[in-house]
Amino acid sequence: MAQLAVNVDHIATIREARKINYPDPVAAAFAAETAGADGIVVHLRGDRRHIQERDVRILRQTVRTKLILEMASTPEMLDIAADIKPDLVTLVPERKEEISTEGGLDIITHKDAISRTIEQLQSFKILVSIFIDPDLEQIKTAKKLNADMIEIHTGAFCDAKTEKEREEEFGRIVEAAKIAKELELGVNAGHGLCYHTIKRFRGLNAIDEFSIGHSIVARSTITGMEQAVRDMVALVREL
Ligand SMILES: CC(=O)[C@@H](O)[C@H](O)COP(=O)(O)O
Ligand SMILES: NCC(=O)COP(=O)(O)O
Repeated sequence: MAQLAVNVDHIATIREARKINYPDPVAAAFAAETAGADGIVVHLRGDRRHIQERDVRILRQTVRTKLILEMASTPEMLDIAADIKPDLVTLVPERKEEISTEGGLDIITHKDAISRTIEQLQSFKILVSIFIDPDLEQIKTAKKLNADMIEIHTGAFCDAKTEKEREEEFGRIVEAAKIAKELELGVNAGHGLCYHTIKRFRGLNAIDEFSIGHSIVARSTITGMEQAVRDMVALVREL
């Protein structure tokens, strides 16, 4: 049965809009777990546009399921991960100018640096996932670099403008998940998924966990966080 990890970044986006102390992503994470979330995701960005180090430190104490830290492969983030020890680190690309994550991490180009980061994280007993495009060479490289799992970037599928394009992108995700499973990698998926696009994954049991944030936080502004997460949990459990 597929699992759901809830990303609470954009609760922090609302807070940082006024640089005050509410809404608190820690409270949102509690509500998400109460509603059945299987994990909590936070992306601690170098520019601290939303999640702050304080959030990650408190979440380490309060999260009852599993704490997933998304981070760029930098010395600063490595030190923070080594100190806080999330259950899982997902290595993601980061550009200061980006509105949100734009693509998967290119681990073929950066394989030496990424390999060192993976080794160091695993030496701290932290599981490592790599956020990559549904690209077979990237997936094979993730296996070669000894990653524990991958997270397939679902952005191109979610942003597709035509049915044809959407089905092509979905086909890439299915193929990528199949290959990753054959390579005995854990297979997660995320970015841009919403209450409509998640339904397309019905019957595809190669994905272990979906990481979803923005669409849940958006719905929570109308229904409340617990209900928004319950609604997404119900859809993910039906897949
Ligand atoms: C890696 C990914 O797709 C998302 O977790 C995203 O990074 C969330 O953070 P932003 O919305 O700040 O990009
Ligand atoms: N890695 C994807 C994630 O954590 C949430 O992405 P989004 O649903 O906020 O686009």
